[in-house]
Amino acid sequence: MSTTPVIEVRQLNLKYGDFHAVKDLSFEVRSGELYALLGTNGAGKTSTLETIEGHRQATSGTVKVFGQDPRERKTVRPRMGIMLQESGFSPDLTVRESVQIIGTLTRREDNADRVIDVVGLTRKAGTKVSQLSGGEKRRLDFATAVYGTPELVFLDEPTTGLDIQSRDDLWESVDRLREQGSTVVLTTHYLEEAQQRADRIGLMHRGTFYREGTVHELTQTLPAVISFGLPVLVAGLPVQATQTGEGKYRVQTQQLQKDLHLLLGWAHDNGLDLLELEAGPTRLDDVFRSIDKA
Ligand SMILES: Nc1ncnc2c1ncn2[C@@H]1O[C@H](COP(=O)(O)OP(=O)(O)OP(=O)(O)O)[C@@H](O)[C@H]1O
Repeated sequence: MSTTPVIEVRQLNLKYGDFHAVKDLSFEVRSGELYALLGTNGAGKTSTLETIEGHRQATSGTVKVFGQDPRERKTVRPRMGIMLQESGFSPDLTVRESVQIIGTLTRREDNADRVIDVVGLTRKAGTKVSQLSGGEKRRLDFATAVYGTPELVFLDEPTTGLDIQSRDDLWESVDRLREQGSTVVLTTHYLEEAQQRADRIGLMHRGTFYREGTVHELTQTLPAVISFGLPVLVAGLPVQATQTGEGKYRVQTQQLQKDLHLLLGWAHDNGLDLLELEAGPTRLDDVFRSIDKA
């Protein structure tokens, strides 16, 4: 694995007139990583990605992709596969014609039918784009990332509008790209997908990072939660809990296993059923929710 980062962003600033959309943002994406750029609405993710993709000029700071300026389109562009939220394929073209155009535009080598097979559109290869369902269009968008197995793949909300089976298929294809060495940059509002798949996460808020790190690094700062209900009013809970409703309790803890063990032992000793018991570590959702309180 190369030690030169695939993406290097240093002190990036982006301004729209007087509005400062991205402020002194610095991060890097290493070869082979799946890096998720997440954030609140208007945080600056799209602006940042557009700069990395070579579509937007930085107001100040530097952005390098494969050690080069991403606006060097001839050398950098063929090495990147970009799955946008809307690829804008012509509605009159068939799936196969659209995929062939990806090859022409990106100047990457591949076989259109192979790509159509990977994205699960073989039965629709001769169908016009205008006649595809929303999910099928999304699969066609994904072809832009798959074609020619690019070294760097951008996936912008890749699973929006896909049913669960299609999501699993897409992630399986992403896994295959990664096995072949592709580096992946992901944006998504499905936080559980980022939680499961990202090696590292940059969580943006108001133009800068609120947090950056592995899922573990992001979530370990917040307590885990145990919630349960009790059928009768009982005194002497073995752990500190807050009441969230009639007979409902919530425990916030930095020692999930220990407190859960105490609680289960106590319930057993007292012959009590803990209703709707849920226990789990902090999730990325909780880190997001903590942003507004920061
Ligand atoms: N062309 C533009 N002119 C003026 N302001 C803009 C322009 N494009 C984006 N902005 C502003 O810059 C900020 C960052 O926008 P950006 O689209 O990068 O955010 P985002 O993180 O992708 O948001 P979302 O999750 O809502 O899509 C927003 O406040 C947005 O209103």
